[in-house]
Amino acid sequence: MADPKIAFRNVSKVFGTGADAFTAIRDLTLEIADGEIVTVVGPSGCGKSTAMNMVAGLIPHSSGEVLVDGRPVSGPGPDRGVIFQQYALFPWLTVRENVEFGLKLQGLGRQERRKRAMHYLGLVGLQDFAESYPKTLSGGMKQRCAIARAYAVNPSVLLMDEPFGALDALTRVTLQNQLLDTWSKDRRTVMFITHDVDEAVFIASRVVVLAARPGRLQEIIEVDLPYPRDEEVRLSPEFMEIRNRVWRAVYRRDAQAA
Ligand SMILES: Nc1ncnc2c1ncn2[C@@H]1O[C@H](COP(=O)(O)OP(=O)(O)OP(=O)(O)O)[C@@H](O)[C@H]1O
Repeated sequence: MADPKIAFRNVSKVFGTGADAFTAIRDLTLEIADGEIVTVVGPSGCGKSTAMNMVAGLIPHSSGEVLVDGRPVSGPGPDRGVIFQQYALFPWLTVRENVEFGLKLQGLGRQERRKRAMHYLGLVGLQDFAESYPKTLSGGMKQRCAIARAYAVNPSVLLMDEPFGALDALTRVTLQNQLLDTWSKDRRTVMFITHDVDEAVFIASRVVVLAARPGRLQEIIEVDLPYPRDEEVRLSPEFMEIRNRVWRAVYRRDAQAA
């Protein structure tokens, strides 16, 4: 792969020291291309969040290299937008003000902030709720607000840690479609963690399967289904075949270890 956007080179992560040392990730090597959507699946505790947090610059790695655009990650930065399962909106700010928050930090003027915030709220279908407070929104709407906020600062990488995990199945599917729709327009690089194998296959060009104890690369499964993908894709035999491969890679190994 020429000049990957994100690269893990022989990365290990050990939490604690001495007798308490715990290897969460061992020798992970993985490249994600510019403009690619990659999903990461694996049993609980295999190090999915740890891997993503290292790219986000939220936790340091212990050895190896974590690179974004060929440069070592040394901390968080506006080039990487992070979206977690819990929406983490500021309750005292309106939807629009939440989206404007990061833009204010970037030093954008009032009018430009408002324009940009409304654009991204429109993209996620929340323009009519711009002046509402988070507590009046449903879970799906809050998550759409969090997505708009991450998009608004225009990061070239989106890091999503089970972003739709707390939502009902229908809202989940709607947001998956919305994510692909937006991605088809701007082709941002996306690293997306999920426990849901169908979700992993539906949105990704490659599914990265991690194994646990210690966390390590198990398999990378190509999703050879053309974009744009619609609901019909989920019912196709090709989708089922790939889904079953991912499922086996994740759960057969886990069953063997039990
Ligand atoms: N700050 C920490 N200190 C010690 N151990 C940690 C810390 N953070 C994570 N771990 C351990 O590292 C391992 C990987 O955790 P991580 O949260 O990355 O897994 P995960 O695959 O995202 O799990 P899940 O699917 O349950 O969210 C786990 O065994 C966890 O207990």
